[in-house]
Amino acid sequence: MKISFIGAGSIAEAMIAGLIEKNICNRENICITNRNNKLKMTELEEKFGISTTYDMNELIHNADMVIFAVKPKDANEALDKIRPYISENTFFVSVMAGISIEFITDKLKTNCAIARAMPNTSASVGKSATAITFNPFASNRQKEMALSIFSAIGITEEVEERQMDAITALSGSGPAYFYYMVEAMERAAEQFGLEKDTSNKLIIQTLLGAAEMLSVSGKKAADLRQEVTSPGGTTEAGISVLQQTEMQEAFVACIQAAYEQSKQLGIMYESKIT
Ligand SMILES: NC(=O)C1=CN([C@@H]2O[C@H](COP(=O)(O)OP(=O)(O)OC[C@H]3O[C@@H](n4cnc5c(N)ncnc54)[C@H](O)[C@@H]3O)[C@@H](O)[C@H]2O)C=CC1
Ligand SMILES: O=C(O)[C@@H]1CCC=N1
Repeated sequence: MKISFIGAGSIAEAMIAGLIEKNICNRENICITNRNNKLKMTELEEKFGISTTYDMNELIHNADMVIFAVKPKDANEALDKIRPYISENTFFVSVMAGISIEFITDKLKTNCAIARAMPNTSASVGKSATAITFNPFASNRQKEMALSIFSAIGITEEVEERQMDAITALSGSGPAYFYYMVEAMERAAEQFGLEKDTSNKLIIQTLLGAAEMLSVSGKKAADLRQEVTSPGGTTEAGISVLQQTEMQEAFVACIQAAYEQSKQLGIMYESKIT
């Protein structure tokens, strides 16, 4: 299987790391391009043993799947650049936030198979939470291929496209919310004068353990929280501060803002259609 990437940034690199770790295809059958950063191309060749090219025909022509991972602001220009090389046989997988299949179809001017997916950077360690949706031209074989590739680097849920902005806000951006929370825990540990290595290990294991409990216990988050919270104890004292500061409301507002921004990216960058 040959997989090509257009865009060589955070998400492409995370996916490539995961795909290589899971031996999904030979390294040299993964090919990538970026706008013009040759240094980055060399770095990726050396790091992963993958192929790089600025020849769009070479990149797209023989690929079983073309993963499009440029920023929404660059979508218009990059789609214009690749249009001449896209045929009805191309399987095009966009991971861009906010950009619709309809826009991509209009830009590519061909009835090729298109998937819109939203992975996250945990793909790098095989733990992405990916949502995916397909246009009607995607064959069963292409759908199975995409599902197997994304499932190799995490879990995959097939969804309707209208859910994508919400999912982008929830699980596309999601890892960053947890990293932000960990930054706060690191600050607290530092203020206590705890040794950094030790506190980091404890924080990470606490996060992993909580995630595992949510995944396997079958219990709701609220019930698991209750089990940690002894009446008159430490957790209760801590959580009451989060409640006073309306932390849950802030978190909901955070995800709402990300959702609005995903919609906005579509409005902003799809309007420049040529
Ligand atoms: N970073 C993340 O956690 C996630 C990002 N995404 C989506 O993936 C896309 C890429 O995001 P990042 O990897 O974070 O961005 P990035 O800024 O790290 O990488 C973007 C890449 O696109 C390339 N590029 C830009 N214009 C190009 C052109 N005309 N031709 C060829 N390559 C071009 C750049 O050279 C760069 O390699 C975005 O649309 C984003 O919404 C989706 C899921 C998660
Ligand atoms: O922040 C962003 O726009 C991208 C989409 C999901 C995660 N990162």
